[in-house]
Amino acid sequence: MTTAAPELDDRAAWPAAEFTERLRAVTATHYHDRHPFNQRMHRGELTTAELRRWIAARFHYQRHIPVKDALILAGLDRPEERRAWLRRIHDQDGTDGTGGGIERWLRLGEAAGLAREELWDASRVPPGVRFAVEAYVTFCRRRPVLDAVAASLTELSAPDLMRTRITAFERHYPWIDPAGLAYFRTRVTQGARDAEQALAFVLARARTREEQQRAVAALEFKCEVLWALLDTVAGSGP
Ligand SMILES: O=C(O)c1cc(C(=O)O)c2c(n1)C(=O)C(=O)c1cc(C(=O)O)[nH]c1-2
Repeated sequence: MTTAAPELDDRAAWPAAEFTERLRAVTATHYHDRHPFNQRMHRGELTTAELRRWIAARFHYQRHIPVKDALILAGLDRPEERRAWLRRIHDQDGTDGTGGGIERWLRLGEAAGLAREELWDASRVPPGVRFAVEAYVTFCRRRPVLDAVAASLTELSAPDLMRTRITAFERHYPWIDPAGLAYFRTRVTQGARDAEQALAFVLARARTREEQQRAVAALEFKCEVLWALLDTVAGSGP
């Protein structure tokens, strides 16, 4: 008699292919590329004020990425894992103060008419954006490292979005110097590599169904962070 088997099977870990598909399904349906504000951006419908508001808000997100990556780093207990994750902080901060992603974001801001200090002092960042970013950092501080790494898997969809965004900016917002788009160009390859690395980590670490479900929930949460950020940008002024 094997009456208990079906119930046990229900709780068994998903095979890697099914788990991966479930993770990809989250970003396919909930990623911020589908947000109405982002779609307006791609159609060339944003005003100068809206685009500047988005850049300032996204800088606030961006400057906190290395902070949350440092929190993840502290939760990794193998040298090879830390080395791999440390590269993300180097990507954003640079290694000598000149070449990092944060610097490229500041140049994007300048290309769009925003002074560096205006971005650093966060005076243009609406409260809802601060709350969304804080929620992501706090999530990575408090949750197990598996959840925090799974939350970064929104980057599975980021490279495609970067390509579309670069084309949209070049076509619709020519008043922004194309040299200012260097951040997005760099992220096409960096984002793909980061997503691949994070996916391998999550597939290896999430060994039970419960852990896999937590990873999927973490990714849903992250999609909500990005969605809430755009909701706020869209609703914060003319
Ligand atoms: O411009 C974007 O749409 C976008 C989205 C995301 C993302 O999916 O969270 C990231 C980035 N950019 C990005 O540049 C970046 O460095 C980054 C790091 C992470 C992360 O969660 O670890 N997401 C993102």
